[in-house]
Order: sequence, then structure tokens, then C-alpha cells
Amino acid sequence: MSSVFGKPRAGSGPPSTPLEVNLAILGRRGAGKSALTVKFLTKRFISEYDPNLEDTYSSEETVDHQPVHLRVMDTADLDTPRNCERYLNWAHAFLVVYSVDSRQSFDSSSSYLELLALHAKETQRSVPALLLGNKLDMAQYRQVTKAEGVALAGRFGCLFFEVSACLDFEHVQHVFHEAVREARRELEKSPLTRPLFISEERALPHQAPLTARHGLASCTFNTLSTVSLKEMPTVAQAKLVTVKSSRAQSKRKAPTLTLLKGFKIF
Ligand SMILES: Nc1nc2c(ncn2[C@@H]2O[C@H](COP(=O)(O)OP(=O)(O)OP(=O)(O)O)[C@@H](O)[C@H]2O)c(=O)[nH]1
Repeated sequence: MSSVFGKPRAGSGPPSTPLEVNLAILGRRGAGKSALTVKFLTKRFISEYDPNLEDTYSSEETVDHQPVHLRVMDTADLDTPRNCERYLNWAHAFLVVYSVDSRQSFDSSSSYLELLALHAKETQRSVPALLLGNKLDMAQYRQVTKAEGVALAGRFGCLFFEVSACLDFEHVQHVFHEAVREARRELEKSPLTRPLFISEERALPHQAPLTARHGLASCTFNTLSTVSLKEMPTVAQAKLVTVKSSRAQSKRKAPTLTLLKGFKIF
């Protein structure tokens, strides 16, 4: 969606270097991570998807008059966090998604928040997370109350929103932009760019019990000082796709979209 939504207006001053923000979307299968990602990128709602695809998308945004080069990793864990290195050391902010009509997905979101809290503790570096209760349009089938969402977010000190990938775009965009704001605040506190590293594939033996206690046995929280690291070339284990057009929604005749790999968009 190169610059379509957030293009700086002509005459709005000299262009500044875009802030680079990496955003990872986490949550149980079916919570609506892909639908939210695609809604944000294209203003469209998808109803068919390939649950095994994990992609990272790139979008030029303007948030509070500042250009932002945003990368969004739509993760595809199975039911619990797995091989979390690929996003733990990459993201500047996390969107943890559950579905308001699924208690299981809410429980998983709690596991993800635990994981992020543990990682922050291990690395002494906090990365903002936002908790999203998705599928608000399905509120009549609610299994999770808004109060529970608020309480869980409060426990982990994160922002909380209820959204729907199939309702208004502006609300979804607002949430993504809030994530950028949170990331920016954190980056301003520690202006050094976060290291784009992935670890060699080996776990730290002493960390296993900690993660296992939280049902996160397949995740390791490697820090710069404890493992040998290699520089991450681009986005780890993910295909980078630039979405080229998203004026689609505002036009009567749907134009050709450069589609997100694997999605059918209607
Ligand atoms: N009614 C409704 N359905 C939604 C919403 N968001 C997603 N869905 C549907 O829920 C199903 C799962 O959505 P996905 O976006 O693929 O969920 P995901 O979290 O990416 O799941 P994986 O791809 O398996 O990791 C799909 O059938 C979507 O069409 C929503 O806000 N409202």
C-alpha cells in the first residue's frame, strides 16, 4: 500500500527520514490476525485464508504527521507460541489478538502476554504490546467479556481495544497507529535501533524450566550476551511483500490489487 493512506501532503514541509517500525501480530489460530492485517493494509475484509502462511508486509504510513516505514509480521503459530525468536528480537511492538467469541483464544493471548513479559524480563528491554479482542461484530456469541479483556491488559500494563476486522477500517487503522505510537515512545526512550538478530538454533538449557512452566517450552529468550548471534539479513523466515494499491475500497469497480500472498480478497 505504498503511501496510499498516509502520503504526506505536498507543501507539508521537508520530507523526513521515515521511522522504521516492526510490528508482530500474535495470537491463536483463527483469532483474526490475518484478517486484521489485511484490513489495515487494504481496507478489505478477507474470509478465506491459508492458515499456514506467515508473511511480513511493508507499508508507508504517516502517523501524527511523521512518515513511518511499517513492517507487519502476520505470524502463524499453531495453538501456542512457537519458535518465538523470529519475532521476539525483531518487533518494536506487538498486537496480541484474541477473538471475543473464543475463550480458548483469550487464554492463548494470556500465554502470549506472559511470553512477552518473560522476554522483557530476560532481556531487560520492554517492548510495548496491545491486547485486541477481535470479532466484535460477533458480540452476541461472546465468551469473553470486555471487563476480562480490560483486566488482562491491566495485568500486563498494555493498551486494550475491542475491534472487528469486518467492520470499520478507521478503528482498525487507529489500533495499528496506536501500536506505532507505543513503539515510537519506546524507541525515543532508547534511540539505539533494536538489534535485528536471530539466534543460532539452540536453546539455553537453564531457560527451559522457566518457559516450560508457562507452557512456552519451544521458545527461548536468547540475549545478546548468552548466545552466538548472526545478523538477520532481512525479515527472518518471512516473505516481504509490498502492497501496492489500496484505493480499492473507495472505487466502485474493484481495481487490481497486488495481493497479499495466499489471500482471496473480496
Ligand atoms: N465475523 C468475523 N470474522 C472474522 C473476523 N476476523 C477474522 N474473521 C474470520 O475468522 C477466521 C480466521 O481469521 P484469520 O484472520 O485467518 O485468523 P488468524 O488469526 O490469522 O488465523 P491463522 O491464519 O490460522 O493463524 C476467518 O474465517 C475470518 O474470515 C472478524 O472481525 N469478524
